[in-house]
Amino acid sequence: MRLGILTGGGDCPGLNAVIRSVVRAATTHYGSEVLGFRDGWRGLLEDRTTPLDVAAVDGLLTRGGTTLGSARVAPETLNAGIAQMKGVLAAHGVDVLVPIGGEGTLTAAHLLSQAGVPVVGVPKTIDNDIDGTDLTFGFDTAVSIATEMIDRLHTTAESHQRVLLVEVMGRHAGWIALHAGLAAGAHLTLVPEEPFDVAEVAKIVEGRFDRGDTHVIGVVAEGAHPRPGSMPLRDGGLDEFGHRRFTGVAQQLGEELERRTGKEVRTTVLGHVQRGGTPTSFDRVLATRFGLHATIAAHEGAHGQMVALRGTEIELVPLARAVAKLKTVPPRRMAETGAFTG
Ligand SMILES: Nc1ncnc2c1ncn2[C@@H]1O[C@H](COP(=O)(O)OP(=O)(O)OP(=O)(O)O)[C@@H](O)[C@H]1O
Ligand SMILES: O=P(O)(O)OC[C@H]1O[C@](O)(CO)[C@@H](O)[C@@H]1O
Ligand SMILES: [Mg+2]
Repeated sequence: MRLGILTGGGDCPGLNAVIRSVVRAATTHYGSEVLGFRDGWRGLLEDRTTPLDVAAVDGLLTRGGTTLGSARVAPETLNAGIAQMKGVLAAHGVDVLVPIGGEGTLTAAHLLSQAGVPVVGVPKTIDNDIDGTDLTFGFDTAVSIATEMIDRLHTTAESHQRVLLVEVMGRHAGWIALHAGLAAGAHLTLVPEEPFDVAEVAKIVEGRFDRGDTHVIGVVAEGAHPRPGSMPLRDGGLDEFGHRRFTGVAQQLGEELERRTGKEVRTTVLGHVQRGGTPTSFDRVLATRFGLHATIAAHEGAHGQMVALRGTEIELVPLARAVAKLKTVPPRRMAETGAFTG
């Protein structure tokens, strides 16, 4: 059998570990071949490939990013290119395609599957917002990095009696903010799922200083936004791929808080540092198990599915179900932060 593999969307620690796992499992368990497509769907559309054998994936377990590269393609271009991609896959004799990516990549995988291409998806994202799987690899690494950074901000904040706002990634879902906030003892956590009221945030800040506390650490997901009428937030519009451009919610909230409370506020935007470097051991194991089980599914004819972590086991979930909605932070999980807020 010949497998095709590609990585789509933003990079994520653990992508290389999945590639290595698929190649090793396919070649050593099944005597199959693996062909890599470069730069996500773009490489498949443009027929840019790289053969992958065990030697080619040596050392990939610990390396961040993706050696196959990743690029975004406008969904309209991708929709119009389905026949072309089918032609490229047939020309290379690819029996099953294994796309590794977030909800966009998996949506495209579902379209190809509906068009008759045997596909087994692998979910990735530091945001942890893919439905149908308990976790995605990359999330644990991102939370670990964010936690270490927030730990460091506590000491400088208390030295200057400041409010320190930390903006973490999380476009539609606040999982990174929630977990890093709990792990690092944040006094305030703002997520996209629950629009914030700046007056309430200012009250929390003032309450801490009134009680004699030295500082405030607030974790703000990049996709967090104020309740209508609460405070203005600049609109960055959409980029060419239809993604909302962020305008720095933490910075804008910080300026508003300084005005309202008279306290000094500093803002740190963690950005892509959360996505860089080597995956944690947890993510290496999850990525390796995803790659192994995707390879098994591909050889057993379980197509149109995505590998998923359910409890401690790796299971298969229909792609249609996985892409139907995003997995956002439920209110009960945000309510758990209540005891630690303020
Ligand atoms: N609705 C869609 N229809 C067809 N193709 C799509 C669709 N959404 C996304 N894609 C394709 O999948 C690619 C990857 O999607 P996207 O850029 O959203 O990354 P992702 O896989 O969701 O990862 P990330 O977590 O970085 O967002 C897009 O560039 C586009 O080519
Ligand atoms: O800067 P890029 O690569 O376009 O992507 C940024 C986005 O990708 C993610 O890292 C993963 O979805 C988001 O948290 C973030 O908004
Ligand atoms: Mg996406």
